[in-house]
Amino acid sequence: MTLTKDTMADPAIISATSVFYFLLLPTLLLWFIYWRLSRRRLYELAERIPGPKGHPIIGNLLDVIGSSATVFKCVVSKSMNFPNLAKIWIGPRLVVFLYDPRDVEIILSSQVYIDKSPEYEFFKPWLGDGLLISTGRKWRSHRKLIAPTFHLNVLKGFIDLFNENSRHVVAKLKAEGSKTFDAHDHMSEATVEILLETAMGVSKKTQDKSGYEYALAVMKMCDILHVRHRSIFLRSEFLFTLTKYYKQQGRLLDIIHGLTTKVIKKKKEALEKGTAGIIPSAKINEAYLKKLDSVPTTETASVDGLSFGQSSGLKDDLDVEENDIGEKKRLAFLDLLLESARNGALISDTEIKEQVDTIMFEGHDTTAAASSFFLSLMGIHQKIQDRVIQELDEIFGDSDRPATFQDTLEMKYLERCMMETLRMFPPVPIIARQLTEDVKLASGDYTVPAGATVTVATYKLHRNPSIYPNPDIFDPDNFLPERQANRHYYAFVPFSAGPRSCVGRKYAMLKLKILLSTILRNFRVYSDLTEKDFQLQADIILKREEGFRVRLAPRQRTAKA
Ligand code: HEM
Repeated sequence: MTLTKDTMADPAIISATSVFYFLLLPTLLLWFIYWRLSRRRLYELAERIPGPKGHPIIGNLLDVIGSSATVFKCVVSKSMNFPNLAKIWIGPRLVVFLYDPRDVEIILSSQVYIDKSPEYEFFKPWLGDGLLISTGRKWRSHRKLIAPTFHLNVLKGFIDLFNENSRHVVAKLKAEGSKTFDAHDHMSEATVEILLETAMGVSKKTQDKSGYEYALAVMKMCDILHVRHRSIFLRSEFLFTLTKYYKQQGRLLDIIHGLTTKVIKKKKEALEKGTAGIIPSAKINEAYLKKLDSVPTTETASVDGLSFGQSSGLKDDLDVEENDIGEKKRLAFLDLLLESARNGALISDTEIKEQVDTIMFEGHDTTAAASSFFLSLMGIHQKIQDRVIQELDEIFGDSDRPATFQDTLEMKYLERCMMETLRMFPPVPIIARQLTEDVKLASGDYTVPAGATVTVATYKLHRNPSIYPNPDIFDPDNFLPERQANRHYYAFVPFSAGPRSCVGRKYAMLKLKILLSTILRNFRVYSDLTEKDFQLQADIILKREEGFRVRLAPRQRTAKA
């Protein structure tokens, strides 16, 4: 071969390239040494925290690879050797799992450790800067605006809709006859429809079949997010865009955002016509908005006898006295956001969309999982189901009347069963925060360093044998008042707690009581499997990989004595 001018290398280029490569290696080496040194404190503090042994460089990465159910089983079983807390390394990332209530209190009660971990970033194309992931001033001002729309006085206005929708579910369940089916299909469709009618204020008459399609799309989106959480490569935005998941995500977001955009459009039209709002005459005013600013975030009252899903000693900004909310207290979520936008620049159209997407997601998938676990557990524990049924018959007799708010206060045993379900199968099994400063723990001489991700491992916390003596046994008496009184407040946090607690806690508990009591007033539930057969997977929301298979049989109500 003869060398032409083109193919002959220019000596100047050769020398520049060689110099580049000659310098690259030492530069990388120097950068690596600097990087390791700058993280010296992180390594030193992490060293003192117990955890399963990992491999050099990749750490415990191999433990989080595999199907969702396999990973869940592996992580839970490895944590058994560590009674209070455990750390893992996912490549260079330090993740510390907390499940001692004293440590959990330090994180959840803090006004400082409220930043979400980088994993939540993957939600951004879907939820934008909605309440679940936003932080700082934006989160604070939107939380103050939104939390009051889930206060009891608003929720009481939803009771008729909760009843109507629950009856609708019963009619659909009748069509299943005596065959085994996946309860989750019905629960997710119902929870989307209920949210649309209540928090969003879109009447069922104007809804179409998109609710079910939406719920399915959400489930698939969660699968994708979970794959990204577990893959070191798909964490990179660039590499993710090269995969099939990226295209799939685009299609799913079209469905998800399609529904939320339609909801806002319909609601705006209704507002223009003056037909929107739970209380149509209600008008937002400056005084009310000022009042929202002064609503405290801790230590206020709640309804006697009802804990609404948290330890009775815990209080958050949902437990505000009715009188403190002012004249606008009965505006539902979307009404309030749209009214606020009309009356000033408190919230922009984009922000409204982000909050609607957030509430639609958080509000349906969590309660769909909780109700499906509840029905599965009733099917397994027939004697416990007898007691729930007995209580319902004592309240309602053989009447088919809708439930009132007062009735829900009397469903004490049902409530205990719901709490026990949330203990054993918390729909949000992990709450993750990013630390910007070191945190000294209370369970031992440990400090979690700034830069680490700290997670409240609710699933593990709720099965801590030093708190719940038989943690794997479904025992609603764990929520007898005397047993609760003897437990650390932070030993039961299915809805999180503190300033970033779930804004939908009371909504969820009230809705679930009406929905589940209506189902059990009409049917008896059976299951051919037991809890040991559950293949749990934590795709953001805890679910059963094999589906929530149950059978129903119509039941006879007993007249009151
Ligand atoms: C059984 C049902 C539910 C459970 C177990 C649950 C649980 C939780 C948990 C654990 C968090 C904290 C998440 C975190 O910090 O990563 C949370 C936050 C949140 N939840 Fe729920 N949730 C439920 C129902 C609802 C409902 C019905 C709504 C709305 C209608 C809702 C709206 C929200 C919102 C907006 C946040 C973010 C709050 C903030 O960061 O300020 N949730 N939920």
